[in-house]
Amino acid sequence: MSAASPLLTAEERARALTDLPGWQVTDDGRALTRELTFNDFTAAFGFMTRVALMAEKMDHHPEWTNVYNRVSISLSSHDAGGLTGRDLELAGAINRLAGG
Ligand SMILES: C[C@H](O)[C@H](O)[C@H]1CNC2=NC(N)=NC(=O)C2=N1
Repeated sequence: MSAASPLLTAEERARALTDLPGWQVTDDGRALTRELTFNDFTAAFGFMTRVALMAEKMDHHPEWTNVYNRVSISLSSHDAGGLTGRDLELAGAINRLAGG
């Protein structure tokens, strides 16, 4: 069980957006979302595989859907009921895997 992390403040959420290109905060402030498009399904699923292995290592997992070459991701900390530093950490790692 990963130690519960404190919820991000509104200021921390706003700062996250500048540090995390491509991500948005939902209107209720409780999740980060990003859409990614790849060349084809194989590239999209390969990306998802790499993210999955990293999420397991971080013990912090995305909520996501995949339609052919598109991946839609939502990040929130279920145990905290909103956004925590773990979501920022995973979003940053996802950006690195996606190439920015
Ligand atoms: C027991 C609990 O599922 C684990 O501590 C992890 C697993 N992955 C997780 N992922 C996310 N997004 N939120 C969590 O609270 C969470 N908890």
